[in-house]
Amino acid sequence: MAIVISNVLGNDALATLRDAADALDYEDGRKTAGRYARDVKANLQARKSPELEAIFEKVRKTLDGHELVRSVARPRHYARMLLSRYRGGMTYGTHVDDPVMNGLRTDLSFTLSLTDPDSYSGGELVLEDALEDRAIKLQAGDMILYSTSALHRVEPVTHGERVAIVGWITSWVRDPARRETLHDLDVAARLLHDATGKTPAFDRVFKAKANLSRMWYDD
Ligand SMILES: O=C(O)CCC(=O)C(=O)O
Ligand SMILES: [Fe+2]
Repeated sequence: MAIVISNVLGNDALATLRDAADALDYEDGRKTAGRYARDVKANLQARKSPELEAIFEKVRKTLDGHELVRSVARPRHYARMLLSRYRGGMTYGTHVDDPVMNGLRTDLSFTLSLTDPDSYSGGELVLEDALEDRAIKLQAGDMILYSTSALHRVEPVTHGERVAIVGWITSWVRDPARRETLHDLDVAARLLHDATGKTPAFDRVFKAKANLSRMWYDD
């Protein structure tokens, strides 16, 4: 399941992160690419620094505090984050992300856009599957969460600049179907509670969700 979540960053947070991103040093993105992805990766990413860590810490806090992100992804660890820039024809051709990063399994990938889509041309994130390619161009502050199992690419940026924070999440629930079931039950429980309050029906749905979580969460 892929989902776009709007306004993960509000205007103030966005402006602060954008300024912080502009002040950083950048290096060749191939440094963190896997063996085969290296051949198709042509972008820049922020060099490690305490300032970059502070940005990532802010993002982690924001994601951990976001109810929909928590419900869809059930983050256990953030295996890696990168701050990437594309300009002047930069691109990231079709690839699959590494299944393990820093010793942690990667279940979900995300892109959190720091730039307005009108300010650059190209740069769509394209999710490829057997039936169709889906091209996504996010609003600044929006985020897409998608399965790390998917082939994907970033189209060349032909004008302007695309800046994004990309990251990989280890979920408490590794199986996407189980994750989706728990998310559906979160939504169902909330709708039921909003409609009729804490009824016996709500208690049963909430109990089922809690017990499935106990069964399915990794040890
Ligand atoms: O920038 C994006 O939207 C995705 C980048 C990507 O695929 C990667 O860094 O592995
Ligand atoms: Fe990727």
